[in-house]
Amino acid sequence: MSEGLKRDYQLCEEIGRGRFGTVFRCFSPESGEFFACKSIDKRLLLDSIDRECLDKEAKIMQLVSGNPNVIQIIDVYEDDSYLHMVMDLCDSSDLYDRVSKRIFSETEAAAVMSPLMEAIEHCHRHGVAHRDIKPDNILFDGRNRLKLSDFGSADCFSDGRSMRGIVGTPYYVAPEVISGRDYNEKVDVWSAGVILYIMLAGIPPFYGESAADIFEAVLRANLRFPTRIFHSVSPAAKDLLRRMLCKDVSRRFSVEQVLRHPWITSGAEGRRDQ
Ligand SMILES: Nc1ncnc2c1ncn2[C@@H]1O[C@H](COP(=O)(O)OP(=O)(O)OP(=O)(O)O)[C@@H](O)[C@H]1O
Repeated sequence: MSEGLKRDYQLCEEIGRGRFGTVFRCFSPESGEFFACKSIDKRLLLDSIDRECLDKEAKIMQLVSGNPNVIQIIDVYEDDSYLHMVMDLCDSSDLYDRVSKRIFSETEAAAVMSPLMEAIEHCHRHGVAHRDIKPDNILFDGRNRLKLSDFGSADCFSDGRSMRGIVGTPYYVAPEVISGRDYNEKVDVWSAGVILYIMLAGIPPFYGESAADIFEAVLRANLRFPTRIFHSVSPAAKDLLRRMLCKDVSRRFSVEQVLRHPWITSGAEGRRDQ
């Protein structure tokens, strides 16, 4: 364990594992607060690309810090074997667990979408596209406050620079990413639209048995609202979904337009809340 980390924090139990690292709960005697410490074993980094990705993740997290709905990086420590990133502790169930259990009312879905879109707007304002918006990366802290996390696939797009490269997760990835064209930050709006659909319907909008089938369905982008599921969903929610899951990027809403949509500004008040 790095000397600096040992000096500043007490490491507690393991709370998760990823490809390169282990996440521990840790305690800061100075602030009296608990945090999460992601410790990356540098021996597991296979090549310089892995190393660059990791450096980029830490830099981008620092760039987008300062928003209550984006996970904050508090400290970074590095020694020969490990990179440790101390960040906000999110010890409530994540959105993946929550959407796996049940369908959300519109008010509940809006209570997730507002802070999520605020977090994405903050990133876009700082020239950062997350590029892997999905329920597993939407965490909640002990006070149930949403925190957008995992900037491992994020990239910078400022100065009008577009992005390339296939990143993301099949159900959530935008069609222009799959088709291999240059793309912009609106890929995050698409992915957030997929999340909104799943929260309201309990199923993804573009479905397939294999990754290849899912990609084909996403490329077709044939958005449907089956009556059996959507009969009680408001026209405003469907309108927002159409504008977020729009294949034509120039017509797809920006994050600012999503935040101004009546379904978001009204908090989906009075809709399917039985
Ligand atoms: N800030 C946090 N607070 C609480 N738990 C966390 C936090 N960050 C991550 N975790 C937990 O640790 C697990 C591993 O996280 P990590 O970011 O290392 O990997 P991952 O994103 O799940 O996967 P990979 O990076 O390998 O694609 C997560 O699944 C989550 O359960």
